[in-house]
Amino acid sequence: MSVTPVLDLRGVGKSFGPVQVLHDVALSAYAGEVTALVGDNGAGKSTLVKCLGGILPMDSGDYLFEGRRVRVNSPREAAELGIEIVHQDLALCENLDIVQNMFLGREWRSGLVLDEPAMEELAARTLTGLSVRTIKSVRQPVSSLSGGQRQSVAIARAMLWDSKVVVLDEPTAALGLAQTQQVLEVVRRLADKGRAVVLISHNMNDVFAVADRICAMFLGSTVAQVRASDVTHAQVVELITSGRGADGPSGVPARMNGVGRARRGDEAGPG
Ligand SMILES: Nc1ncnc2c1ncn2[C@@H]1O[C@H](COP(=O)(O)OP(=O)(O)OP(=O)(O)O)[C@@H](O)[C@H]1O
Repeated sequence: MSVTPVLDLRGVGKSFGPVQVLHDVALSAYAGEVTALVGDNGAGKSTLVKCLGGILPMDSGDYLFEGRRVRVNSPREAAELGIEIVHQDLALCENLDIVQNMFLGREWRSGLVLDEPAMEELAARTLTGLSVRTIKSVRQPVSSLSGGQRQSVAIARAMLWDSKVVVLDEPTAALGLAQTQQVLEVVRRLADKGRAVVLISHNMNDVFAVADRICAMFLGSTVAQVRASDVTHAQVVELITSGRGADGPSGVPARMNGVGRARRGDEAGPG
């Protein structure tokens, strides 16, 4: 059975002046799955995410959303499609509480006043739904939260508003072991709740702990899109560092080639 990816980028190119940073990049993300976007420093992950989030225009390539060709020219247009990006800085306001942060700029009103009880209830329900257990009150200021709790709040905020694709930029980069574990559970729950999650990560343990698929980039190109269960840790490291797999005639393992360089909608979907 072939399932249409929620997000499907094909043949993406992007230059900054004379420097071509992305060439022929492909990225597909499916509902209910975590797709890890991996690549060494400077491979082009952030640039790709800026293109998919409407922050930077793509020079070339196709942007398909739920099978339809779309143009995403601004972050607002990306948000309207249901694409939420959780940047590394999280963009949370320290002095505001969790509810205020989650509804910032999109507050619910009841007549002339804010509908605090309804917002509070949904904020708490969203966090509980993501199995965020360590936060005692949604009225806590963000300044009182740990790094992992902040990350969880930012992810929960991205889950509100009918998001369909949630992109997480290195969500565990600044966290210790226990908090990393908690955030990875939240990431998994996000996908289990039907979102297509794109997880940017340098950490192979994280990638193999939660990812269903892996999209590997090397020097601005996609070198493989594979199921995580089809590759080993070592193969992914090899792809990231040399752009080639550990075996196979072209350097890319046969199974990677089959799924990997496919860009024209001929890839089998999940299931
Ligand atoms: N505005 C820009 N102007 C010129 N070059 C840029 C610009 N932004 C990024 N680049 C270059 O594009 C390449 C890809 O950068 P990018 O930040 O997308 O990589 P990355 O995979 O996200 O790296 P990292 O993991 O270190 O964040 C790098 O060589 C970078 O120097």
